[in-house]
Amino acid sequence: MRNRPKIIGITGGIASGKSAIARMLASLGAAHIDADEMCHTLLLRDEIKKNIIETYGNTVKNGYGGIDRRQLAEIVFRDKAGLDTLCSILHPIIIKQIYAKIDDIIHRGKKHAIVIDAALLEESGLSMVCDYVVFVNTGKDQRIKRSQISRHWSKGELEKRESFQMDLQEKKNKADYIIDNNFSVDNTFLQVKKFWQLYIEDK
Ligand SMILES: CC(C)(COP(=O)(O)OP(=O)(O)OC[C@H]1O[C@@H](n2cnc3c(N)ncnc32)[C@H](O)[C@@H]1O)[C@@H](O)C(=O)NCCC(=O)NCCS
Ligand SMILES: Nc1ncnc2c1ncn2[C@@H]1O[C@H](COP(=O)(O)OP(=O)(O)OP(=O)(O)O)[C@@H](O)[C@H]1O
Repeated sequence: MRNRPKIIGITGGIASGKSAIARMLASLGAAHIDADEMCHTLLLRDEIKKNIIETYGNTVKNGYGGIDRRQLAEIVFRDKAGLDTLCSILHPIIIKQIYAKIDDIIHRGKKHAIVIDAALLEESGLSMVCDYVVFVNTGKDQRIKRSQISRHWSKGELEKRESFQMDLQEKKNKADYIIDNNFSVDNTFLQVKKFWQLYIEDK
């Protein structure tokens, strides 16, 4: 194995296709770190569940004693203070886990690249460890349409959550590379392959 793996961070608007593109990079050989999935796993831990139920009340409990994410989202995306409290519970653990995963992948020495799929890549400072930050450019109407199909979200849900994230133009300005995901999955995959050839395979 050559040098340490290149770290690729994916940014973009909600439902822009960050996870889809991270999976494409994984299919080309990258190790995939999925922060949303890690957060969901964390919500299953007993001490985290207890903390969240004590903080937000029994309404965030589902019928099996776990966390009802839809209900929790309903509460925390009402105002910044409520969301900040949840982030203060989850983010320090997630960030630590992400760094541990990166170290582990590097030490195993088998991967040419690591892709970090984290909605809050810039906000959390994770972009600082990335060799390349890729911005996924997808129009708002397209994103709303896709989130309605896959998540049954209302137009308002996407806009509400996005209002708690860094401005999209600012994210775009900070990126090293832009992939346009307004068109077909095949079209996007060609762009992902081009990025891979330019920045990972040929390096
Ligand atoms: C509030 C929760 C329970 C809602 O769960 P749900 O299944 O509805 O959404 P999911 O986790 O799949 O997130 C979907 C999208 O919402 C947006 N979102 C989630 N958390 C945040 C946040 N803290 N700030 C802004 N946007 C967010 C992101 O774009 C994310 O990709 C969940 O999002 C959560 O625990 N959020 C806090 C942890 C976090 O910041 N996660 C994001 C990256 S680690
Ligand atoms: N080029 C495309 N054509 C059609 N549908 C797409 C395309 N790219 C992604 N999608 C679909 O759009 C939805 C959102 O994509 P994805 O989950 O990858 O976005 P995301 O940016 O990771 O979302 P989030 O910000 O919520 O984490 C998914 O259902 C996905 O299958």
